[in-house]
Amino acid sequence: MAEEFDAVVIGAGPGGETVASRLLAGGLRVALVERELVGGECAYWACVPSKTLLRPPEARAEAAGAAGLSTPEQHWPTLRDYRDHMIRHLDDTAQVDGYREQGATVVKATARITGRGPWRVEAGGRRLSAEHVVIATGSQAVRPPIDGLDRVETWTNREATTVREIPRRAVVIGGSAVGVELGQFLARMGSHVTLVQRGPRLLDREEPRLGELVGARLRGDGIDVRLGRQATTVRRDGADTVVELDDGSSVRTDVIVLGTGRRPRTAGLGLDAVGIEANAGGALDVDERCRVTDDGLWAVGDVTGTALFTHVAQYQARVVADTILGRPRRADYTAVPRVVFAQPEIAAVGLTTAQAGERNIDLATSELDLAASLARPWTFETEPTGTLGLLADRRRRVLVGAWAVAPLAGEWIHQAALAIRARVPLDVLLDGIAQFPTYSEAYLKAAERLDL
Ligand SMILES: Cc1cc2nc3c(=O)[nH]c(=O)nc-3n(C[C@H](O)[C@H](O)[C@H](O)COP(=O)(O)OP(=O)(O)OC[C@H]3O[C@@H](n4cnc5c(N)ncnc54)[C@H](O)[C@@H]3O)c2cc1C
Ligand SMILES: NC(=O)c1ccc[n+]([C@@H]2O[C@H](COP(=O)([O-])OP(=O)(O)OC[C@H]3O[C@@H](n4cnc5c(N)ncnc54)[C@H](O)[C@@H]3O)[C@@H](O)[C@H]2O)c1
Repeated sequence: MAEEFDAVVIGAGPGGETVASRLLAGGLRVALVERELVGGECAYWACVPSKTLLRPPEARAEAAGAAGLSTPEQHWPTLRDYRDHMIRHLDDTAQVDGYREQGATVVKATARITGRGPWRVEAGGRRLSAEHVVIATGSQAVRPPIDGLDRVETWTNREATTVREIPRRAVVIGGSAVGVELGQFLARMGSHVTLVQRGPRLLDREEPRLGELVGARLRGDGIDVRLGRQATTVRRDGADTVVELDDGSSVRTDVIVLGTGRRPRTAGLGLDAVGIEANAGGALDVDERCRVTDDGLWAVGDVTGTALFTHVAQYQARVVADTILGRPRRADYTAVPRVVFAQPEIAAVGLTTAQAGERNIDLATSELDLAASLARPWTFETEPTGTLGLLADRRRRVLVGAWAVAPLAGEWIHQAALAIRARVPLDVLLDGIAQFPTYSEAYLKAAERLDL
């Protein structure tokens, strides 16, 4: 006999947890199936440990840049202990108990869909049946096809974020969010870092100018940034790993860190048995309500291949839960913030120039050097830097994009996010009053430079 539920949620990362909590609060009978740890990639091997590890080196550099302060000492074992505390020592007992107390049936096993009408799922020898199944299985690190990679010490985000000893040398492959954050962390902890990015610029989905500014900052941290390069072969030479690049050069290292993208986890889910196929990228295509099918199969988070962020997984989960609970919603991905937690923070929202071009938007852009225009950068640090870029639609007279590389940009980019999402008229922004002296003042100054 199958155990009956209103909903079975497969995967307990930020997407699955948010759906499950909301459905439980709505009075539904929920089974939550998780094969590793309740909290998912984000809580144990991604967002939480990486941001925990990045903060002390950031604070240290901030102190060094504030007048009259010396550089604080860095104590790796203490930071490592705090990281271990933040990732709950890879123990989710309290989370499992918490869901059970809320009335969920938590199954710690791999789930496989075995039938539909009603949906049937098998996990850990249990048979579950439900009107709704929500797939929230996330994504895993891509291993690029580099000859010899399997024979040397290679870290994905998992080994890098649970690092116990800082390697003396690291080659980071991939120059987007993972490569930039982990590369800067390792460099600031004393590793000699070489970052290999195959494209001509860092953070290649963002504005090219942003990539230039980030490259300069990483080089300032002593990182050897190799753009337009790929690793062709990797081999052992005594205690060293040697990474051969496609320009004929080679780099000796202790470890290779991969930041080469992620692939949705759909393999082994039993989708073919119920007539569902993942798309070419391995993701589940969903409609605007995050439905995979219209008979109760839903998907949220990285497995959908939509912007791979925790906040997007949680947003889709809210859309799904509300829709299941009888308050139908449609997902709107306008103005999702994209923050890389390097120092200074790298933040973007809305369209890039290339995306605006594809939409035939009559674009006005401006760029503001914050130190040349504002007081706050000078009260914040003795050698201030920072840049804000704005993109506006001349015809509609609204912002369509913004990006910044500056202290705290991950916080104040949200003003642009709200302005873009709410289509706040530029004339309202031009009449705005920001607190003096703040980084937020940059918006008025940059808006005044738009050639509207
Ligand atoms: C290094 C790094 C840093 C990041 N930092 C940030 C950040 O600062 N901010 C941000 O917004 N995003 C960040 N991200 C992205 C973020 O981690 C993901 O977008 C987020 O975890 C997606 O949530 P999810 O619920 O879709 O999947 P996941 O967190 O991957 O959770 C999916 C869960 O499903 C389980 N599962 C998979 N298959 C099965 C199965 N068959 N049966 C049962 N369980 C299964 C897995 O064990 C896992 O626990 C980062 C990513 C990386 C790699
Ligand atoms: N702060 C955050 O919110 C945060 C932090 C980390 C990761 N993430 C999310 O995790 C996801 C994965 O991040 P990511 O940086 O691993 O992937 P990504 O797909 O964003 O970027 C991968 C990069 O690696 C490069 N690359 C791929 N193969 C290569 C090769 N063989 N040699 C050299 N370069 C190569 C690509 O050109 C690309 O720039 C992203 O979608 C991101 O949204 C978010």
